[in-house]
Amino acid sequence: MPEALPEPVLTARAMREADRRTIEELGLPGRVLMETAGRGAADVAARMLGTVAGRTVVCLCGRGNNGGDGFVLARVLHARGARVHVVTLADVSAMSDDAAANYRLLEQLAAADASGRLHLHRLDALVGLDHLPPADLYVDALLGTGLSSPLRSPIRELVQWLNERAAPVLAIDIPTGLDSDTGEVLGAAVAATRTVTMGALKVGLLLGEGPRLCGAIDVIEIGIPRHVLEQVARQPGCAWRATDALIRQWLPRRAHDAHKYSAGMALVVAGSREFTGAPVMAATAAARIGAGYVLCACPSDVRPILATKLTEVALLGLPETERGGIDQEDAFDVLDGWLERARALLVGPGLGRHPDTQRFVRALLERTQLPTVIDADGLNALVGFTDLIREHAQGRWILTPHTGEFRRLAGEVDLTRRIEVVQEYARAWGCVLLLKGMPSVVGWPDGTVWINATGNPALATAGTGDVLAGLCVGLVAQGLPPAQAAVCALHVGGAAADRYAAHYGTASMMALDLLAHLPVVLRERFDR
Ligand SMILES: NC(=O)C1=CN([C@@H]2O[C@H](COP(=O)(O)OP(=O)(O)OC[C@H]3O[C@@H](n4cnc5c(N)ncnc54)[C@H](O)[C@@H]3O)[C@@H](O)[C@H]2O)[C@H](O)CC1
Ligand SMILES: [K+]
Repeated sequence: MPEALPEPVLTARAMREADRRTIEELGLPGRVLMETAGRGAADVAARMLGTVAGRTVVCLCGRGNNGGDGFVLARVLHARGARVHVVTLADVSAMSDDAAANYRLLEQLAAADASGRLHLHRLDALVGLDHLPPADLYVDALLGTGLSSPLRSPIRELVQWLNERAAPVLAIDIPTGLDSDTGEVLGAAVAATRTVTMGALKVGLLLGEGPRLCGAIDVIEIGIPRHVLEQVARQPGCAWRATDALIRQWLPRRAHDAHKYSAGMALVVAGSREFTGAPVMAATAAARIGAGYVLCACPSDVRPILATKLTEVALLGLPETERGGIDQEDAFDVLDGWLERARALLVGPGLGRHPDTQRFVRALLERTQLPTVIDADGLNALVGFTDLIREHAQGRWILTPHTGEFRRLAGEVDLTRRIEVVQEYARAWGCVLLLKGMPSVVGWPDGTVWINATGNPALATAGTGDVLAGLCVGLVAQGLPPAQAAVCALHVGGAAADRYAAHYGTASMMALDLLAHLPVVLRERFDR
């Protein structure tokens, strides 16, 4: 089975380091990188145009290497018959060396070419734009990873002009105005139809405003060796993105001689009088993803209610104190035998925040050696007790907070630096930290961070967190290490939401619809 490779997701600093090492250590000239980048971008532009000959392309170019990529693209599309208008803001003397070299090439071409299909415009003021012909495609080669502050004039006005055009826009490397490390808009930003990015995905394309502004993404391989990308990807702020092929490689396969216990037992501790839906969604998800035996332990007086909702999931009543929480000592008399037989534990969905229940949760987490998923009220029981995580997680725990739960646990954190924050806490707590959001991000104890590749706004509905927690525990119960289980659960759950949205849109989905689409997604996309 060929080794499936995850996609590196880099910061601007890491990308520059990759460029530098390729040029200085490998000896691949920057001019060659630019030529390859520009040619790759021209291929994407050609696919967007359908036919190139006779079509009109307007290319807005900055004075840095992003502009240089644009000059190469212009030359290639002109060679393929397009009518090309190149708009530059700066005199060639102010351009970067490689950009200037490519601009001079265009000047020579324009002087020698009698077709009249190549026009170079030096823009001193915006009035010049009105003389441009309407284009079939606009190319944003103004700024890329060199953007370092809110857009200055006249680039800012150019971006606004570009956003008013009717034709599609192709952004080179990153939409101008988008911060390539955070996905924040710095003053103004291009709203691209498509983005062709060089060498590797950039963090800013996947976070913040990136997904809304970059459109579809093409990654162009431009000659930077894979080992260089893998090494720079270890820098703070960088991450990885899983592919379907990698998830197919990680997902457990059911043995031909499996029986319900060998396929893995998941123990789900969940539910309360107030919340009888959460345990159903979590336990059902664990069974749906392939756990052979799912046992749901809930407060005794909730058991009859769950019994009407759950058929394939076994139920276990937990004794309660007269105050209404779970009775810690009596509960262990009931649970201990099952904790020995289970292969994975999920604590939290719908448990409620009764002080007795929270004490029971902390005692349970200190008591068990099982790989454990801690979600919702399981996390709330740990507020003020993060030392317990440091002491007991040891790589065996998956915490699945949403932003609010994470802030209650970790205190005030700057979540515009999601990657670094998840990296820092996963490492400090020694756990797998799955921070839900759009996109969700997974931190491993060794500092590796994953940005989820799937999912859509349909997931913004009650219960999807319970389903996700159930998918996590169901995968761990089948023997998948917690680190990979969290990445797989997100990827597969998001894929189910994508299939739902493709058929029914993003407004109508409810959490259990995810589970209805899961079998088809497992079969169609993940060969399970
Ligand atoms: N990834 C690769 O391997 C390759 C990428 N290439 C392209 O190179 C750019 C990065 O080029 P660089 O020259 O470093 O920066 P930019 O062209 O993005 O911009 C620099 C330019 O912009 C000015 N500037 C900075 N901030 C602002 C601002 N707030 N407002 C206005 N102007 C600003 C600054 O003064 C500079 O002059 C990368 O994105 C790729 O497209 C290589 O070509 C091939 C290898
Ligand atoms: K750009």
